[in-house]
This record gives sequence, structure tokens and C-alpha cells, in this order.
Amino acid sequence: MADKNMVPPANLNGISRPGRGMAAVKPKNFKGTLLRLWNLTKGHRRGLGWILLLSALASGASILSPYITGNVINAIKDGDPITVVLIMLIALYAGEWLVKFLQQFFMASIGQRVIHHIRLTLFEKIKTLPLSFFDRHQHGELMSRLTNDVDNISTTISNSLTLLLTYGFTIIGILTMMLCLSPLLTLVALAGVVLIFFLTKVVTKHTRQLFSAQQKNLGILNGQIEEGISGLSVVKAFCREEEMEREFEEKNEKLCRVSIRALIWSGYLMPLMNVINNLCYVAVAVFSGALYVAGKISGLGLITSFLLYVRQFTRPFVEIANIYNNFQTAVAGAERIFEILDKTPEPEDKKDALPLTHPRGDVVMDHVWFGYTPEKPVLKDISLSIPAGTQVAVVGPTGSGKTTVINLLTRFYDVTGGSITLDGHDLRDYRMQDLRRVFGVVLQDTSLFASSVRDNIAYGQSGAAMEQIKEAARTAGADAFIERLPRSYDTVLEQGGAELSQGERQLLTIARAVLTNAPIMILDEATSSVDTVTEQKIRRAMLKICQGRTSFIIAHRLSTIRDSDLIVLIEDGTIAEMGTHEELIQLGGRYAMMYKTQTGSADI
Ligand SMILES: Nc1ncnc2c1ncn2[C@@H]1O[C@H](COP(=O)(O)OP(=O)(O)OP(=O)(O)O)[C@@H](O)[C@H]1O
Repeated sequence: MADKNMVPPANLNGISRPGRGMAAVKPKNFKGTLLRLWNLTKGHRRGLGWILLLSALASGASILSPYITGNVINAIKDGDPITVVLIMLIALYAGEWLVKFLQQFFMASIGQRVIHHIRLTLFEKIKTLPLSFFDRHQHGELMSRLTNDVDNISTTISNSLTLLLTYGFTIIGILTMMLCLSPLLTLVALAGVVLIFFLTKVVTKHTRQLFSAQQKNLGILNGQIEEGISGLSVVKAFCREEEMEREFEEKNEKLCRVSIRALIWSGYLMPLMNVINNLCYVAVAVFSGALYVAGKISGLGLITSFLLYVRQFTRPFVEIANIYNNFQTAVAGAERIFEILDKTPEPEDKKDALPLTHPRGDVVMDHVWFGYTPEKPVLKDISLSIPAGTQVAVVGPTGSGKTTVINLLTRFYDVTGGSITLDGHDLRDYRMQDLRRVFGVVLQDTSLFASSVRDNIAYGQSGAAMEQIKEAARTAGADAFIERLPRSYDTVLEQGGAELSQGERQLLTIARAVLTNAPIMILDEATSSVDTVTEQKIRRAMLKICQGRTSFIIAHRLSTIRDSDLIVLIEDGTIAEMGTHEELIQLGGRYAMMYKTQTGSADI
């Protein structure tokens, strides 16, 4: 069965364990979401028609075989030949196998095509979402939507749907056959089914809660395991091993207790159901015997057929209850996926958006206001005029809004008040892709990809020749360490750069920016975590790539930016001081104080 919690059906008179895997998450709008899922199968309706037909045929064997078996008994009793009936029976089972195979064949291909489509649409959508969306959602949660939720839908479509259809047809078919054979005996059999149905309902309500609690506790425990492993060095450094173990044990114990209760409850119902099923079987046997003796029913064959039907009748009900829960979980997952698909993407380019290829680089910020959330403005009325070719350093205490300025320039976010212009036009008037290409960026986040060093440097310039890549690495001062790597530029960064030092990663991202040869450079915290020798290297590289270009440098080490044409000190979202290094030192304000603290007064 699809759900990971499910255990294989225990074969107790064909009844699978009830209540197991009942930790279904209820969707908010079951019908609406199901309808949207249905709409996704648009190109596969004919295949689904086949599946429906095959499901009806597949249930045919369960429906017909007891009847044929009854006829075999009748034939033996009457002394008639049974070869033809036996051949029919064998043909029926062979046919069932073929039909089920074809059913699986259609379902697998349709199911996987639909899932392929969902995955692709979802991934395409994520790429268009504004960064503000990711601020509001944990990465882990998004990952879970892309993997677990899609997985759930996949297994449900592939497995549960065919079973649901087949069981549905089986119930209708068996009920019809039983009614045709003997309405009275059918009533007796139905009484047992109704009893089992209600009993299952009562107990599963309880087990569902217990399994939900088990899932929740499992999640908590997994979280602790993940935290423990990823933060192990911190745990060791602060000697917190014992506390960690104690916490783990508490959560482990809780999970253990709730799991035991869940299993006991789900196990408790099974034997009871078995008893009811057997009692029902006995009741039908006694009744049919009495009816036979009274001459109310025709023959032994009918009794045999009927008893076989009773044996098969209860199973589809219990299975459908389980499948329904899987469906609910899958539909709830689909709901979460549709939630992402319904999000507003980044604003599209205006119809008459301007192309931008070789800007001069005049940047003007005019009374700019911005906040990540409406209630907390981060930049407050910032006005700045930067002529083309100026090297601007943005400095200020942690959290003052420096990176936010960069986020607005690259249009990762849009201003909430005022405007930013480039060469006289509002940033929002340009084509987004053109605008982003204008910037060569080295961000705080030194993200590298699990590909070769060469591909990482050429990330923004995929057609670059090897010589250009090496030249960029030389300019960034990254060539020396790259040459020392086992396969030099072809070394694959299997762990996405985690195998390099922070400084090396920064040098690579600088080389990447160099290669773009973009007209405007943005360097955020490029020297924050490297030794002084590397810092000097980076500083030289930065000066080189900033030459003749409008450039924005954010650095905590003020020595790096003292030669900048303009230093802007941001404090609490406003410009506190602005000028050249000398001017600001002369001013003797906050900048002068920060510089003094960092370098010792001698250097001033
Ligand atoms: N994605 C975000 N969502 C909500 N608030 C944010 C987000 N990014 C930053 N902030 C908040 O905006 C303020 C300015 O952040 P910003 O990153 O611009 O500071 P900074 O000056 O670059 O700091 P640092 O020097 O530490 O990098 C901070 O209070 C921060 O908490």
C-alpha cells in the first residue's frame, strides 16, 4: 500500500489490518482539489477510460469464480462432466492476470506522466516566485512539498486508484450476485458487514489520532537527529553531549510509548473483526442449511457459491477505508502543491519594457523606502546620486540595511516608496533579465554548485572559453589554489563547495563575477571571513574589476574601502554620513570612530 506506515495486509480471512496507516491529514477542500487533480489528467482521458474498463474486468474473476465453483459442485452432485466448467475457471484466472497486468501498465504510465507534469510545473513555478515568498517559507517545508507531497500523489495515483476502482466494482458485483442467489442470505451477510463497518469506524477514529501522534513525534525526533548531526561540532565544543542524549531519550521514549499504543489499538480490532466475520460466515452456513432443508433454496452449489462470496465480501470494505485515508493524505499534499502554483509570480516585464545592454551606470536613489514586511521599514527615505564609474562603499553596523540596498538595486525586491533609476529610467521600466545581467554580483552567500570549478566560474557566462575562465581566476587571485586542486579547473565540487574554505569559495565567486564583465559590480562582504593575505588579494582584485565601472562594495573591514570614491554610512535604515574617507575622518563622526576602533588611531 502507498502509505509508508502501512504494513502488508495480514491475511486473516482476507481482511487487512484496519487502522494501520490511518494518520491521514485532512485536506481543506477535498472536492475542489480532487477536481483540479482530475483536470491535470486532461491528455490521458482515453487511458483512464481503459483503466476503468480493465478494473471492471479485473473484478470479474472475484465475482464469477464462486458462482462457477458452485456449478462445479452441482455438476458433481448431478453426475455431469466438469471439464468445461473447470476450463472456464482456469481461463477466468488467466484472464484476471492479463487484465491486471494491462491495468498496471496503463496506470503506471499515466500516473508517472501526470506526476512528471506536476513536478515540472512546480519547479518552473518556484523559479518565478519573488524572493519574499522564500522569506516566509522554511526551505525544509518547501523541499517536503516538492518531494514528499509529490511522492504521495504519485503512489496514490499509481497504486490506490486501480485498487479503489477494482474493489468498488467487486462490491457491486458480489452484492448483485448474492442478491440474485438469495436475497434472504444476503441480508444475513450484510448484517455482519454493517457491524464490521461501524466497529472499524469507531476504532480507526482512535487509531488515527494515535498514528497522527506517532507521526508528529517521529517528526520531532527526526528534527533532533538532524540538528544533532549537523550541529555536532557545536555540541562537542560546548560539552552538551549528555544533555543532547537526555533530550533524545525523552523524545525517543515518547515516540515508543505512543507507537505501542497505536499498534495495540490497531491489533485489537483485527481478531474481533475476524470473529465477527467468522460468526457471520457461520450464520450464513446455518441459515443456508436450514433453508436447504426447508426446500427454500435449490442446491449445494448455491450454498458453496454463497459462502465463498461471504468470505470475499468484507475485504473490499476494509481496504477501501484504508485507501480512502491514503487518498486524503495525497489530496492534502496536492492542496499544498496547488497553494504554491497559485502564488503570484515576480511581476512580469511591462509591455513596453526597455532593453538594456550597455548602460553608462548612473544610479539615483530618490527618497527610497522599503520594508520586508509592511510594519517594519528597513530603509527610510534614502536619497543618493551616483555618477557612472563611481566606486561606492556602503558601510554601517550589522542589520542597518546595507544588503537591503543591494537587494533593491538587483530588483530581488522592489521599493515600497520612492524610486531607483539607472541612466535616468526607473529600474522597473527595464526588462528584468537585461537588468540582472548588468550586475556582476558577489553575494554574502557564496553559493557554488556541485559541478566543476570551471563550470562554477562560467556560471553566468556559459559559453566562456577556458582561457577566459583562467584569466578571470587570475584576476580574482583564485588561480593559485585552483591549480593545487586534484584536477585543477576540472575538479568537481561534489559537496557544492563545502570542501573548500570560506575564503576559497569567495575567491571563486569573485572570479565568477569577473568573468561576467558586467558594467556594474556589486560586492557584498567579500572580505568578511578571510585572512589578511587573502584579503589583500581580494582587495586588489576588487579594485581591478571595479575600475571604470559603477560599483557597490559592502565591507565590514573599513581598510578595504578607504580608497572608494564615496563612502555611505547607513545606520538604522537612513544615511547617517556620506563622503570620501578623508572627509568622513575630518568630520570626526561615527565613521571616524568605527575606523579608529578597527585600525587603531595611528592610521588616521
Ligand atoms: N528577508 C528578510 N525578511 C525580513 N527581514 C529581513 C530580511 N532580510 C533582512 N531583514 C532585516 O532587515 C534589516 C536589514 O538587513 P540587512 O541584511 O540589509 O542588514 P545589513 O546591514 O546588510 O547587515 P549585515 O552587516 O549583518 O549583513 C535587518 O533588521 C534584518 O533583520
